[in-house]
Formats: sequence, C-alpha cells, structure tokens
Amino acid sequence: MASSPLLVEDRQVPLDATSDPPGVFDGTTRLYISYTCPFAQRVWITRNLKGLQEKIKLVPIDLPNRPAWFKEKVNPANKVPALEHNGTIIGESIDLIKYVDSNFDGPSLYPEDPEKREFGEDLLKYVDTTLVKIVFASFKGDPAKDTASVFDHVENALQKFDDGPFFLGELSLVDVAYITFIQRFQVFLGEVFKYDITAGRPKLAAWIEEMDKMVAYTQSKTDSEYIINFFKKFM
Ligand SMILES: N[C@@H](CCC(=O)N[C@@H](CS)C(=O)NCC(=O)O)C(=O)O
Repeated sequence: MASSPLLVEDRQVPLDATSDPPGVFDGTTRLYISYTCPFAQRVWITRNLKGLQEKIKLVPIDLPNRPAWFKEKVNPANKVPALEHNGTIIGESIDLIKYVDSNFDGPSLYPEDPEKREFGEDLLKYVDTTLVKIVFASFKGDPAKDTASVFDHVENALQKFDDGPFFLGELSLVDVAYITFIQRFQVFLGEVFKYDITAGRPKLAAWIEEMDKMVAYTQSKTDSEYIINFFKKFM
C-alpha cells in the first residue's frame, strides 16, 4: 500500500479575475484546481499520495470569479482540473489520475493483476456515469430508496478482493476516484435527509474510516457547511 507523505501544505489564496497568470508553459508542471471541486480533488490526492508536492505545483482558481487568462492561455474547456505538463494541457479527472500515476515517480496506484485492472476500469466508468448521476437525481426524490442500488453496488464491489479494505484490495486510483464524491454524499444525505449511507453497509463504513487515515486525502477535504449549501441548489 502507498504510504501518505506527512507533508501538509498551507492553502494559497485562489487566483481570481484580478490575478496575473503564472508563467504558463515555462516548464513548471502545474495542477490547476478549485479547492471545492471533487473532480480536481481526485488529481490533487493522487499527486499527494505519490509524494509529488514539489514536482507538481498546485494552482487554485476561484471558479466563480475566474481569470479570463485561464480559458485563453490554460484550458480552452475553462474547467478544472487541468494539468500543465511538458508543454501541453491535459484535462478530465479520470484520465488525469491515470496520467499522473503513469508519468510521474512515486508508488504505483494501479495494480498489475489483470483481474483487478479490469474490475478497476469498470468501477472508474461507473462512478461518474452512474453513481454520481443517480445520487444527484435523488436529491429531488427519496435518496434512501433511490440511491440503494448504487450504494449497494459500492458495498458489493468492496467485498470482491479481501487482501485489503480498498476496492482492489490495496489502495488504488479507484479509491481516489470514489472518495471525493462519497464523502460529499455522506455529509449531505446524512445532514439534510438524515440518511446514513453506511447503515447496513459495513464494508463502506470501514473503507471510509480507512480513507480518513490518509493525510494525502484529509488535507484536501471541503468543509461540510460548504458541501451542504452547494448541494442544496440541486434539490
Ligand atoms: N468531467 C470533468 C468535470 C470537471 C468539472 O466539471 N469541473 C468543474 C468544477 S467541479 C468546472 O471546472 N466547472 C467550470 C465550468 O463548468 O464552467 C472531469 O472529470 O474533470
């Protein structure tokens, strides 16, 4: 299992419409994020887990008041996460966590075992195409009922490999891809709907507990109050 580096970084003030751009394409590797974006958080955690705090510079952006140069010079899609590396910009969080894992030093976050890799690919597809969509849609309905199939899917997936508490046994990119949304859904559904997503799901409860031991992840968390207020817009 990859160990979490102990380095906890101070948060910088996000760049906004009044900020000058960094020296884009000057050879520095930069990860553009928003501190509150669950997609960007996946890449941030991957960078931390691999111990790349010195090699990949974090550039937080104030998305609601983002600088014009972000779209013009950095990411034409105008979204975070975006990674500036070797003269190019790469986006899309799932592609990016794989890219960072394969193209930088640090412990590997994807097992070699073909069975685990195949299962991992299915799970990496499922999270954004199914889980996130169904849970968001449930905010307008009855989450305890409407989300049962997806959280049961997660519970069952966590039972497949018994050589560790993580989706593929050992810690991998799959855990990183899921935790940023699962944490938010746990907070929001618990607070607003009084629905505990871990009730009757011991593997899910144990997995969240295990993830909470990793400073590479915990230092990237968004606070509960922000999550609750933001997700209320989707009700
Ligand atoms: N599919 C993308 C989604 C990225 C995304 O939607 N990022 C949001 C912030 S959480 C964003 O940049 N939104 C800005 C906008 O859409 O204008 C990924 O996985 O990276």
